[in-house]
Amino acid sequence: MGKQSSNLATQLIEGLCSFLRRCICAILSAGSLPRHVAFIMDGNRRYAKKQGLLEGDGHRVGFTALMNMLKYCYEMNVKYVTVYAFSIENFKRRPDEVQSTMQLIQEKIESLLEKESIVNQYGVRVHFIGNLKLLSKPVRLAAERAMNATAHNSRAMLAICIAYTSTDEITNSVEETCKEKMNELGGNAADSKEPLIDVADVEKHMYMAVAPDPDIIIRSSGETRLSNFLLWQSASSLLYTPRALWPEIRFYHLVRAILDFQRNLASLETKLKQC
Ligand SMILES: CC(C)=CCC/C(C)=C/CC/C(C)=C/COP(=O)(O)OP(=O)(O)O
Repeated sequence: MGKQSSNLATQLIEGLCSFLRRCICAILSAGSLPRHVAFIMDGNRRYAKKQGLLEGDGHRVGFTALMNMLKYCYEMNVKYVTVYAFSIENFKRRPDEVQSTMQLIQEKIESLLEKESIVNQYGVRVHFIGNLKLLSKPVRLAAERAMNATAHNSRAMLAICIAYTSTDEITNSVEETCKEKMNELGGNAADSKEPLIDVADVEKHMYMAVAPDPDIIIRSSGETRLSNFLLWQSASSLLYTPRALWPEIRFYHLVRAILDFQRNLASLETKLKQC
């Protein structure tokens, strides 16, 4: 009886929260909504330390926070979400830490394919973005399975940056562009008077060519650096850096970021009119 009434109370609270979120969404929809929001999920280990948890448990709570945030974004019709899950620099951490984070990531990739996951609820196509050759075989295979299984989804997109840094993405793209041009022009490349490469050529080979540039980048834990994340794509992105550690991130942080984005857009439009 006690358990039944507590389940009912939980359902009522969840229903009320979902209703309030829909009301806030309707209000925010009066202005422009972002198409693409990207997240730097910083502060998981600090959260574990603060709460007296094991280091890896910070990342577990962080994954739950990510699932909630994806739900809020897709409810708001934000079509593209990108997350920085593991940078190439992160491979320099203690080997046992890298291994346990990778194990968790593999487990969570597999959970994304379960019937009741956010990915299936919202028809999300998943892309893994980065130098996937650097991943261990089980993680790479899990990532490939997830990309194949969701390839037909088109309502929303989730880009998971893993074994990623922007400088690696740009270098790889320039290399691919050069190879393409050499194939096209052969021995005549050196004699050409025209520029051989333009911005569109390089952009086409970026791992992130699957999505438009992010409108907003949210970095948790109050850090105001981009840490080699989407450097090419962030020229016009709004950066929002709440003090909350990633596992503490909530719906109101997203609302605040969208309000800042709308204010910023309004002042940009005024400036353009004055030009
Ligand atoms: C499938 C999928 C998307 C899984 C994601 C799981 C997850 C939450 C990974 C975060 C990994 C990471 C290195 C976060 C940065 O916090 P930190 O470890 O650097 O913590 P700190 O900033 O406190 O040092």
